[in-house]
Order: sequence, then structure tokens, then C-alpha cells
Amino acid sequence: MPRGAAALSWAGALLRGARTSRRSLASSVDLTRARAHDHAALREELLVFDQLLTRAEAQTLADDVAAVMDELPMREEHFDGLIARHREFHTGVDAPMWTPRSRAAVARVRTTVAELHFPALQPQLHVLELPNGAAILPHFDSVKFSGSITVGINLNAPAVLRFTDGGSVAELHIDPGSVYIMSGLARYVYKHEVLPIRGLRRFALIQRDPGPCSHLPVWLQYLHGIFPLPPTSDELLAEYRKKRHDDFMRTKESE
Ligand SMILES: O=C(O)CCC(=O)C(=O)O
Ligand SMILES: [Fe+2]
Repeated sequence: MPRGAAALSWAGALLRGARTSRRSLASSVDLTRARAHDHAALREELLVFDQLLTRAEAQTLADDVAAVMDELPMREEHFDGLIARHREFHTGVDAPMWTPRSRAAVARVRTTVAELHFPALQPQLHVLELPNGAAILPHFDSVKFSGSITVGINLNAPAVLRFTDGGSVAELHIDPGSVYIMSGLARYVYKHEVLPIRGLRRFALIQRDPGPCSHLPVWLQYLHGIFPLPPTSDELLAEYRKKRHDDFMRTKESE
């Protein structure tokens, strides 16, 4: 699969970098506590890119985000109960808030996602601030309102994203300016969380492909979240997990 080849070379280069320069600020994917039979899939489905944005671009993106964020009140709880203190807003890739440098940086991320043959991203961006000490509890992204990939640009402060499936744990250590893409196992089988942020506030700029209900108007999406119609997210997740398991068993049998 062309996507796999490209993705592996990125991930491989990154892992080599992490091994050879432990003191550098390079982001890394830590699979040492992940179950062995998930390693190959996670190397393709939990990607991190350290060289996609320049430091200047990461700083400009953070400055553009801060200018909007600083006008918003800090919220104590998110409606889904997963995030305590945070601020957030939604905007478009071409919104006037972005300076040309930021717009070019986001466009490059989107081009890379397209070149890796992932599904097309929606034009909306979800921008999130986690202040010092804030975290996001373990969850699956909605299988109704988001599609099969989540793309995050990490800004302003380092962060640790932890992925867990039972006792199997993978961790993404990301620096400001790093971009990650979660798909497959990392999106549907492993729950993810953001460990408490330490020090500076951290921004995340999240992009997703559409889910089956993304076309609904926003007010209906909220209602839909409150009164779930079948199939529920749990049923869709269970279906996906079963499919992944069956695929895995088939691969084993043919080995
Ligand atoms: O902060 C992040 O990078 C991830 C946020 C997240 O999990 C979400 O928006 O669903
Ligand atoms: Fe999430």
C-alpha cells in the first residue's frame, strides 16, 4: 500500500532520530508498553511528523491562535465531561484570523495528509487550549461526527498523548510544531487521552475527515449527541473492533 510505505519511511526516520539523539527535542512514538502484535499497525496508524512545519510557522500559528483565544472565557467543563479547564473555538482553513504564513503551514499539512492517501479533511479546524495542569480523559472520537482520521498540530508547549487498549499502551511525545495523524487501531481500538499539561498553555489544532453525521446542522449534531439514535457509537466501535480482530486472525492464519 503506497500510504504504508510513505508513512513507514516517515515513522522510521523519526524513530531513528529519537534513538540517535536522545537529548534533542524530537517527538517520538513509544511502543515499548504496547502489545507486540499491534506494533506494525501502530507504526502506520500513529504517525508523527517533526519536520513538516518550521519553528517560525509553529510560532506564528500559536500567535494567531492566542489572539483569538485570549478573547474567550476559560471554561470549567466540556459538555462531554472529558476536559476540565479549557478554551476552544472552530474556524475555517481560510478564515481571516490566519496570517499568510499560518495558512501556508496548514495547507502543507493538508497536502501531506492527501499525499498519504488518507480521506479528505473537512475545511473546519477545531482549536483547543489546555492550560497548565489541564488534561483530556481517555476517549474515542465520535464515530458519527468524525471520520477515520484525526490530524493534530501541537502548538506552544509539549504534550503527551497516551493510547490505551486494556494493558497495551502507546505514547506520543510531541513538541510544539509537531503534527500527528491517528487512524485505524489508534483511532478505533485504542482510547486516547492527553496527559496533564505542564508549564505553558498548550494549543491543539485538530482536523478531521467527515463522519456519517457531519452534514447535520450544528444544533442537530448537539441534539443527536444528547439523544443518540441507533447505531450508537458503542455499536459502531464494537463492529470496527471485531473487523480489525478478524482481519488480524486472517493474517495470522495465512502466515
Ligand atoms: O489535544 C489533542 O491533541 C487531542 C484532542 C482530542 O482528543 C480531541 O479533540 O478529540
Ligand atoms: Fe480525541
